[in-house]
Amino acid sequence: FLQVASPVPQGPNKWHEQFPIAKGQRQSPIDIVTSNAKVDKALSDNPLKVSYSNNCCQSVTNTGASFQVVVDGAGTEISGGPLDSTYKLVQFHAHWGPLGGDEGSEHTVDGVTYPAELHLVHWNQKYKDVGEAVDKPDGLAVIGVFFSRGKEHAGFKPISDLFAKVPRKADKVDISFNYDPACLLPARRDYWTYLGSLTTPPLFESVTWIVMKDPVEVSAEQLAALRNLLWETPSGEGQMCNNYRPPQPLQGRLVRST
Ligand SMILES: COc1ccc(N2C[C@H](O)c3cc(S(N)(=O)=O)sc3S2(=O)=O)cc1
Ligand SMILES: [Zn+2]
Repeated sequence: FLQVASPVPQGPNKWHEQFPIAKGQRQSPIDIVTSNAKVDKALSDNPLKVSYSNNCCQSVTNTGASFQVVVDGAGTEISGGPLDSTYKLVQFHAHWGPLGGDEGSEHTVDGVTYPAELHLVHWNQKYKDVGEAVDKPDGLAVIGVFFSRGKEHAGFKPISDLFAKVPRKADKVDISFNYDPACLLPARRDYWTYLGSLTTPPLFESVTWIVMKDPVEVSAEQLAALRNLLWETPSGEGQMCNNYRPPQPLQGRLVRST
């Protein structure tokens, strides 16, 4: 029988054909115009509380669109800040650009891009599981952390060293060591927050975004390690890169700031 190769995923500018919400009212990412962000004292009065445990990470998988560190929910909770309830970490992944380039982040700050952006995905505990939460307006909270190119990030190294072990889609390796994802957060916990969506299909408008203001430095080698992950390109298997969605219309949304 004719072997039908799995279709190469279509780029962001085609997603609206299958996911009309791509042209919705609260899509992500966005360009954060810092002069339009409104400082909200309530955010600092009730500080964002991040309490992760250091044995929550189970495995790293190549999803065919990014790496994904799967986390079991034990003791990995965030609350406070813009959140009205407790959310639990379910996975973290990233988006990045071409080798050596400065584009790659999904959110931009006054038009400035970073070489990569980490997403820590959490689901609202008022729902019974992430599947129920994933398409609800208050279902998810994602913490975005910008990666800048600089010195090696010791905390990211145990993870970036695993990418070479999961080159192909669905490859998976267990994480046998204790790992606390909080080490990936910048020291200064200031952030911007706004209501948005998943940045990949199905693009559900279910995300309270918390984008940390300060980037964390990772080395050029750690950024290059992201390209040990492979994916399908129109000309066959290639290095995974440019897996980021560009900024979407703000549609009048307010971005708040600590
Ligand atoms: C069946 O519907 C589903 C809905 C969502 C998902 N997920 C995978 C998505 O790729 C995705 C993208 C996220 S991002 N870039 O942080 O905005 S978060 C997230 S997910 O883990 O929720 C899976 C199935
Ligand atoms: Zn993401």
